[in-house]
Amino acid sequence: MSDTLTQSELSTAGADGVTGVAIDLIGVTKRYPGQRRAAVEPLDLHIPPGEIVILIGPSGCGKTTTLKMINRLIEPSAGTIMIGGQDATRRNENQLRREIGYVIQGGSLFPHLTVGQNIALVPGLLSWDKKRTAERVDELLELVGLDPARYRRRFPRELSGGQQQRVGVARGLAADPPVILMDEPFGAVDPITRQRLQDELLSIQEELHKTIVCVTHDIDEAIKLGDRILLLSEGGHVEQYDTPENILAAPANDFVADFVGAGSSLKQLSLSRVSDVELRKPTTATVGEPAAEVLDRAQAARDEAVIVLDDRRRPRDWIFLRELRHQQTVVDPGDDHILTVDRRATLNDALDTMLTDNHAGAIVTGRRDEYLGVIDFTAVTDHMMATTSQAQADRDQQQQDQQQQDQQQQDQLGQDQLGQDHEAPDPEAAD
Ligand SMILES: Nc1ncnc2c1ncn2[C@@H]1O[C@H](COP(=O)(O)OP(=O)(O)OP(=O)(O)O)[C@@H](O)[C@H]1O
Repeated sequence: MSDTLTQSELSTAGADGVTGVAIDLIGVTKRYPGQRRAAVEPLDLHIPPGEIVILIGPSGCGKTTTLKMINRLIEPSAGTIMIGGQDATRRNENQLRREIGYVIQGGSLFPHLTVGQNIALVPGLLSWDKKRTAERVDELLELVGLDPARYRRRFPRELSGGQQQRVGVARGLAADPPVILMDEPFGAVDPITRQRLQDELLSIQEELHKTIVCVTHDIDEAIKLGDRILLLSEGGHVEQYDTPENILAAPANDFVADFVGAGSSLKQLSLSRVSDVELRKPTTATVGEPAAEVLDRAQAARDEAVIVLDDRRRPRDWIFLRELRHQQTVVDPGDDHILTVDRRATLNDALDTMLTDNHAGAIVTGRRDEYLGVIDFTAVTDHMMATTSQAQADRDQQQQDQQQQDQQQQDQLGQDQLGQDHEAPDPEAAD
């Protein structure tokens, strides 16, 4: 078997667009020197290709140890780790790490290298030529929402925390690895930036379908990002490994229920996306339009405010009519104060934004920040009520099906019993 994953394993998407590969942990254990108890007791885990699996659990339960054993930053004490069908524990570890993206909190960029040089690190180690590397750097900067011309020559200190984190993600993706490991990737940024970075990761994943293993402390982040969540307790003990839906609806034990915590119906808000909800379409205006015409349109529609878009239909302002009356033409406020939510954001994120906005709603954007509409409280409550009654109807149906099945089994048992009685030899006759 060759020591590197083949080019097709590395970069060619399967028929379903999946570029990730499966990861299997088989009896993987870690005992640090001098520790009485293993940090990770024998752990068996199957991570399907193209999924995001989130590792979560209380402090010290072995999340980071488990993550770092996958790229062998920490050597397992026992067990096997299969990545894309190859035994990672037998691979050359430097080679292995070049094929696994690694993203950690704050991006951990090299301060003396430019953004472009930071992203180009692994392609450099893989001896990519200059042209290919430069193209890849620009492509990745675009992908993580940073204008290459503006950012590729900057140094990390010239970027905000969120921008540094974006570059960290770009660096993790640089050599198109099938597997990406993330350790608290969005832990060091403010809540709004964090939400944006999560949305960007989901949008990148929609395109690339990598296998992503991510450690977090934040249950809402786990519910939002995870296809599956691995909830660990001390010693890397698996309490539940399941979809976010099942973890919320059917916690395996009291530990899981306590960890998920109260308010699990509120957490259900993290399972629904803005795109699941019908958006309101208030009056819009384009920068430069005569204000009087816009006022007429808004009044006819009984709107109290209008959304101002630029020539690429990106939202610039959400202005009340009383303010618009002082303008001749619709103006661009010229700053980036406007809060928006991406259509992939969760309803939880949208509520957060709505509560900080004085329009009792949030502007929703799609690809390339293009305006899509407005989400408001009524839409969120309607959606939640519909989801709850659908879930209740599903549960009732399941119960009915189960009862029917039980009844059929009972009938069958009865018939079998009758049949046996009928065929049983007559002890008298034998005499
Ligand atoms: N290098 C080390 N030497 C000895 N013990 C260690 C070492 N690294 C971690 N441990 C111990 O192993 C256990 C698991 O640590 P690990 O960092 O994997 O947990 P974690 O779940 O990621 O914690 P946190 O959420 O606090 O980051 C802890 O008891 C920790 O003290």
